[in-house]
Amino acid sequence: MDLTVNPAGPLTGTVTVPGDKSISHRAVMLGALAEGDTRIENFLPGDDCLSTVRCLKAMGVRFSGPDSDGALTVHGRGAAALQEPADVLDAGNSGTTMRLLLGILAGLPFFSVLSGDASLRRRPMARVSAPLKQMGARIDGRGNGELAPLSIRGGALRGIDFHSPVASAQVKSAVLLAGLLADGETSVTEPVRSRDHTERMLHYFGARLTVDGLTVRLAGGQKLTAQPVPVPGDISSAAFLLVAASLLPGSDLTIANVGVNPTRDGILDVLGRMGADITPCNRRTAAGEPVADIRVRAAALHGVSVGGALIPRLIDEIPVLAVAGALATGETVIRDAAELKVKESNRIATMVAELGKMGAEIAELPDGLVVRGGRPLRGALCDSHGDHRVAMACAVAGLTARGATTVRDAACVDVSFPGFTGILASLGVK
Ligand SMILES: O=C(O)C1=C[C@@H](OP(=O)(O)O)[C@@H](O)[C@H](O)C1
Ligand SMILES: C=C(OP(=O)(O)O)C(=O)O
Repeated sequence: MDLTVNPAGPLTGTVTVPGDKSISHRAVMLGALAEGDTRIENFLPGDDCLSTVRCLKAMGVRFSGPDSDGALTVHGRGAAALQEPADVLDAGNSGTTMRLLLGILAGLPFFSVLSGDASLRRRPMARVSAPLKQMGARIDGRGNGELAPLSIRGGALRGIDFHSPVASAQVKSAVLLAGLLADGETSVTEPVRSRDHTERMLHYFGARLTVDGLTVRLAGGQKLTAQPVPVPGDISSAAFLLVAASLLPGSDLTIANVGVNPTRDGILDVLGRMGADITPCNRRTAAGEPVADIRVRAAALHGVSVGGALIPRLIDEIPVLAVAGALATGETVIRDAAELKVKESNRIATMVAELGKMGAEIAELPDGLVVRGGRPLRGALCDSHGDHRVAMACAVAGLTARGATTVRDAACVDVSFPGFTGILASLGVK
């Protein structure tokens, strides 16, 4: 599917974005490991989370819904009730599905094979399988075990103290989930703090874990108890609207019910430093996660430098941050973001290529990019490279450009933001 967007007027009113992808994945996984019914309100029906549901169903987990309110219920019977899948588990395009399920499968006494689409089969998996092998799981795969399809023979794990070389919530979560199913204690220490949804939700489901600086520790063998999970709107989806409304003169938009977990809200800090007019209000907590309504008004943006510990707090927002940089005055420099090269696409290369087609002065750095903004963009024929965030970033750039922009192969927006075009249309975008 191609998506064509035309230059847009101001974005005004109040909207919501679909449920948080990271929290939706974790709610179905912890719901499957727990005992009892976990009702997930505002579950994200995006392709990635549906991949997680499909894999769990293949292990015998029962679900009901989504009901008329959009709530999905997981009928959990504890980890021991999960069964050997009869066929290859297909994680689709979803790194979170593959890596977190690897942690669970490593802890279960049966054989399984995990695979995914062409993009996922290119992404590095040894970062997860190495610590799981240290815990006692037998895992193999293509490329000397680095690439899916991966075969797993799990069970009889022992806890480890793991120091992760990458700041990755997927690595941390996989080891913690395996640790929950292992004998003894497991700890994970990360170089820089990554999103902590797993820790928060484990605690919310009754597990005891301690967080000491960059180290999370838990004892194996703990049982989880089902809990209702109200999923907040995804700040990574809201980011596209925050940037669009900041750039389109006259905009005054409120995005209601957005997750503002401090390990995820780096985009608010950076847009604020760029001069954006963004106010989170009505702050509250739901199921252990901070939530707010976010008001954004158009403002003149200026370039910034971004790097260091901020990067994991906005890693998925960098494609749309590059768009903000292309329209801001002065230079925007993004560093310490080499992880972008191993996402659904190489997001440094793909954003440089696509914004370049629209006339942006943008270049790759070894671990990021630099964009000199302040010049209007022109509509172009862009390619999503099969990457949902690249597709939506190009669409946002197109809203501000002269002439129409077509994003080829844009069906992938459904991976994380089903209804993206509908929300834009409801805001008057053609
Ligand atoms: O744990 C998660 O839900 C995620 C963690 C991040 O990946 P890494 O763990 O590879 O940094 C992020 O990019 C991804 O979209 C979702
Ligand atoms: C990188 C992403 O997801 P995942 O790693 O789960 O494929 C993303 O949603 O931008």
